[in-house]
Amino acid sequence: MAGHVSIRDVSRRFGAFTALDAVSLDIPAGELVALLGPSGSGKTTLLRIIAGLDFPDTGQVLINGEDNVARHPRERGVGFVFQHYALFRHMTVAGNVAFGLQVRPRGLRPSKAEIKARVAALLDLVQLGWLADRYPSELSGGQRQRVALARALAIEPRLLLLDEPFGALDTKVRKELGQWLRNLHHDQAITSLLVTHDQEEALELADRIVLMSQGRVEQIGTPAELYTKPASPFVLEFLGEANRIAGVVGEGGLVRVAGTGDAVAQSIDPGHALAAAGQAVTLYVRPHDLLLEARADGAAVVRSVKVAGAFAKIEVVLADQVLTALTPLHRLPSLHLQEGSRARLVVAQGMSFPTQGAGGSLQFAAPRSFAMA
Ligand SMILES: Nc1ncnc2c1ncn2[C@@H]1O[C@H](COP(=O)(O)OP(=O)(O)OP(=O)(O)O)[C@@H](O)[C@H]1O
Repeated sequence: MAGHVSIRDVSRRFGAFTALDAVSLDIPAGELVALLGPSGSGKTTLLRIIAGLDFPDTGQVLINGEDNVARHPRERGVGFVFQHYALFRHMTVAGNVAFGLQVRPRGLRPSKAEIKARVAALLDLVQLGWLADRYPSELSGGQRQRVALARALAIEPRLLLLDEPFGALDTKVRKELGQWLRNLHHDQAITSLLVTHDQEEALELADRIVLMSQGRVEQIGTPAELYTKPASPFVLEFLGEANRIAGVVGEGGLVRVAGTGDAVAQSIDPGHALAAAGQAVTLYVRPHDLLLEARADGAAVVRSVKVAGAFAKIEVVLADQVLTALTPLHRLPSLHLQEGSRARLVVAQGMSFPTQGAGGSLQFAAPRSFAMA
């Protein structure tokens, strides 16, 4: 049975440093949830507390409604896969997978035949049956992590905790294993919590993302919710690149680029001006929402054009601000842009986070172009 996890007001201090600050969150049974955040934001500390490898100063860890803080890790029904949680080197692949079952107290331990059958089934699941008799040193990094996963699943955990399980692997293998974990999770009645600092991995794999910063939860939501309705500039900038364009609100709620007076955007919702006229605002615009047109009288100057895979990255300077635009590579020739070209910018969409008035983010009408100076 998959576990429903509820973290209530969990705090953890190391000396004077607060690693977790009254964290509360719910992980519905059967979901794959990514704990995402920059280095040092408290992800591993939270995972260790859920696992029972560390203890909160205050707060509760409920699994299926029962407080687990006083429980031994082995009694929690939790499986772990850590980046550096090495396999037992002196045991074969099959021996490693069988380990969690063999160390069970006699009354709870399956028979030898049952253990053998379960190990074979798990190795089939991770598609490594043909390597059962090898030792860890004879496996690739990706194969080792799949063995670690089979080992974690052997005890039939209700909760699977994964701490950067693919962090040490190259990008291609990492992506393959990520998709494979996603499918595996789908087929098993299990709740999974995946720690990662890779936003792409979280967006691709998770049902829900918990974004942490400095020991606190910044936002919880589906990948789409976090991407399209970020609660703060921190969330927006963590989930992909964004240009910041300094603007000043003019008459009728129209925002003008600071230093040029060129109109950029206005609020989609006419009832909610971004801020009072004359106030400074920061517009956040994703590189693919910043469109460029070569124009001799354009207010922006192209600083560099770089090809990165299927996209071209174009840096422009506008009123002392360096902005990045991203365009599909096949469109680059038709843009007629090179270093030194003048360009006009069109903002397809962007966001701002007003500090006054109605909270939350406001989307801007699209498209609003920069008028020529
Ligand atoms: N045992 C400890 N003693 C003192 N400080 C600690 C201890 N464990 C963690 N910390 C501190 O708590 C903070 C959170 O650490 P944690 O490992 O949870 O971060 P993280 O989000 O998992 O980071 P990373 O992505 O780098 O693994 C860090 O500043 C870390 O230095």
